[in-house]
Amino acid sequence: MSLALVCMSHSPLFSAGEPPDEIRADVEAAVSVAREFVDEYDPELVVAFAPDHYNGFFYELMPQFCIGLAACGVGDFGSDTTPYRVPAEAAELAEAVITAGVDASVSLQMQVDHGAVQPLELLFGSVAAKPVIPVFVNSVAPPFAPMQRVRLLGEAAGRYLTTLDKRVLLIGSGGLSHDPPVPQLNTATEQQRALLLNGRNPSPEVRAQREQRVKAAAVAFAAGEADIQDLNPEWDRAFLQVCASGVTRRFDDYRAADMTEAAGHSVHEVRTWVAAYSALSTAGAYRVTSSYYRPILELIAGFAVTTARPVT
Ligand SMILES: O=C(O)/C=C/c1cccc(O)c1O
Ligand SMILES: [Fe+2]
Repeated sequence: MSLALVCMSHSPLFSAGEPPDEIRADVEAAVSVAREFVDEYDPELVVAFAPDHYNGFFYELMPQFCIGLAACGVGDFGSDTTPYRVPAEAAELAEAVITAGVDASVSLQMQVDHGAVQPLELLFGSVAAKPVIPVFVNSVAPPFAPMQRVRLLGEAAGRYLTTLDKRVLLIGSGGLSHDPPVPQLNTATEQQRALLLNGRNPSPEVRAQREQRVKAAAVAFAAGEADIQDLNPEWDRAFLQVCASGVTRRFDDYRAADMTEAAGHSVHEVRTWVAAYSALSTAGAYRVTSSYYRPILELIAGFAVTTARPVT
């Protein structure tokens, strides 16, 4: 068995927006480093921890964690809609995680959005290039599980994955500090409330309206005119240091309300990183082998890409 990790921010504005050439090139170079790491590792199985932005999971019934036994993209922001190739190990992973005391849901019809799909597209070209087990981690819909539970999810997954005779790549998708205009239940309009409760399969017009709102927010944010929370590079750098420290119990100290206040409503996407790094830690001490960070207003993201592997 072996484990390796790529954790990276995502932003639909990278694929569907128009960031300046210099920013696009800089992010592409960072992604290339991760892609080379992955190519060299040549994973046989990918376990991808990802959030959702009210495209596949809704307040009608919102789990904290869900393991996909089958999955397909909804195609928001033009993301890949090819069905995932979910391997048989997904059911075993669910069994192992739940038996370990982590109450994950399972889905035989998981719908995923850009947050799950973008890293797979960037690293492999397609979501179907590798067998992928998708693991949803609630990152936008309060209330949130304590961070300790996210760590335990990752550790339970990691303990199972280390029993496999396979090269397994762990992916965490999202973060770091950011506050894109994803509607919040307590401030939602009637129309937004309907979306948050069950906005499955929106009309093309509703989808386009939603995407346009995000694109307009990015333009305004870059011009210093958006009504969203600032990025917080200091918070982001401290979080990256915790990841690199290898002491995953330090994740437990993060409190949801403090995170939101310091680093925006969508900072909770770092929960996917916490799960992935905690899974990696079950293979022993690890080392971060590359780390990119840049606060990027045009992408509405404290944008980071890290790779890590066990110390041999
Ligand atoms: O509106 C959405 O669905 C989310 C947009 C977004 C924008 C910037 C960074 C992110 O992580 C996002 O998910
Ligand atoms: Fe996101």
